[in-house]
Amino acid sequence: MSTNHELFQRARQLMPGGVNSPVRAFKSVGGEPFFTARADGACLWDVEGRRYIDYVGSWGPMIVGHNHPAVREAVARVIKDGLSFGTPCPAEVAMAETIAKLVPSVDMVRMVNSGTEATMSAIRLARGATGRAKIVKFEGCYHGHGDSFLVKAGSGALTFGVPTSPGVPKANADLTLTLPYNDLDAAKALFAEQGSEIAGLIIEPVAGNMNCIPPVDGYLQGLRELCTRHGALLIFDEVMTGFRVALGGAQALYGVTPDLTTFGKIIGGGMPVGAYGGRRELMEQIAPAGPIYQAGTLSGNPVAMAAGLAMLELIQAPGFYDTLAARTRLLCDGFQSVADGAGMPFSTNRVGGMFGLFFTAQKVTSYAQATTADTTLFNRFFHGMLKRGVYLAPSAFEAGFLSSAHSDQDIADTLQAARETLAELG
Ligand SMILES: Cc1ncc(COP(=O)(O)O)c(C=O)c1O
Ligand SMILES: NCC(=O)CCC(=O)O
Repeated sequence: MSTNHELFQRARQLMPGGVNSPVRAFKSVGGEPFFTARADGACLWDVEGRRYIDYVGSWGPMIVGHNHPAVREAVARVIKDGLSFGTPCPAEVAMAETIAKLVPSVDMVRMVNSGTEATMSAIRLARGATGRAKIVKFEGCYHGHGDSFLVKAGSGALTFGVPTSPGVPKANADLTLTLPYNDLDAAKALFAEQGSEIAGLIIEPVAGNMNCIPPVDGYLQGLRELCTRHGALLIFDEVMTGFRVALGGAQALYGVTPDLTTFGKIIGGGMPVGAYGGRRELMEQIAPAGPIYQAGTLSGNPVAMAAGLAMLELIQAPGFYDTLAARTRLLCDGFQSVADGAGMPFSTNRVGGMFGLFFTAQKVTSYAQATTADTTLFNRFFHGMLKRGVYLAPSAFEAGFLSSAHSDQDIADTLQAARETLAELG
């Protein structure tokens, strides 16, 4: 049987950095990634048989835990009938109905295959609908790897220190205006200057790609008002927050209605999926109803729809989000008290089933603060936890995720690992 090390050696010869997505490599924390053989509930098992309590959850989708029987069985049922049709299929209709029911700002939806596709398509729609070219994004926010978004981007781009990627034409990058997150005055100033040229403003309504930073009171409402006043579309990128922070996403939690919303992760139940949706008169400008082109060979794939629908069914159970939020609180409060006990400067953020851990005593509300937290300490903490069977995202700039499969015992074990790790670091 192959070991993690052997597999990584082979992988590095054949895949850039040995991975198919940069955030999986342990490049910033050091060391080598493990190779997962199977996943179940709150845990991953690597090829060497080691078990990890997992707080990455496939980077967000696994909100009901890995390998949930209802999701697995839904997939098993539909694959008997074929894997892809290239014609409309009934599950696509059920998916669109479910998203529109759960997210009231969405009258119509278009399924795609990733969050990246969803955000790229949403800004094309914003540009097509307004006849304007500029878009606004926030420093440290990540919206997938479309050219327009790899400007002061979060996630791996921030982790590896290349927030603005080579390969993005300057002409394109010049159309992406960036703002500091949670600073409404900066947004007002930008719109006062260039508002009439701005097609849309895209934001993670809870930032999850520069660690986890919730919006300050009134911030999203303020952005809504600015966009309305200047005729720009407000786009909530809920690829991460959708069905994660509340059943209706961040827009339900904070009571702010965007013009367009992008989805991914949870709506695919672990299969490759994305979606964008919004008001009818906007969505009807998408081909073939309207002239703005966007397409996909595998879009609305029946297997992905089945997995996603099964997961969307599970999360509608009464009390699902209350329980998830309570568990997340238990975990974060636990981390805080362990850190306080060790005399370690530390703070946490959390919203629903997502959280952030910071090696700083400050309450983190900005990108600037997030990037001043102690990453060296985080890297040592990460490895201490990994050694004790707890898998956190291998970066100080990623949100963590809980699932309904994380038990009180998993949380207690995690906190014990943290206690031992901090004792070792201190
Ligand atoms: C907020 C946000 N938007 C977009 C994306 C891109 O999604 P994908 O990786 O499916 O392309 C991600 C994560 O990757 C994300 O967290
Ligand atoms: N928060 C970061 C992501 O969700 C990205 C996952 C990936 O790029 O593999």
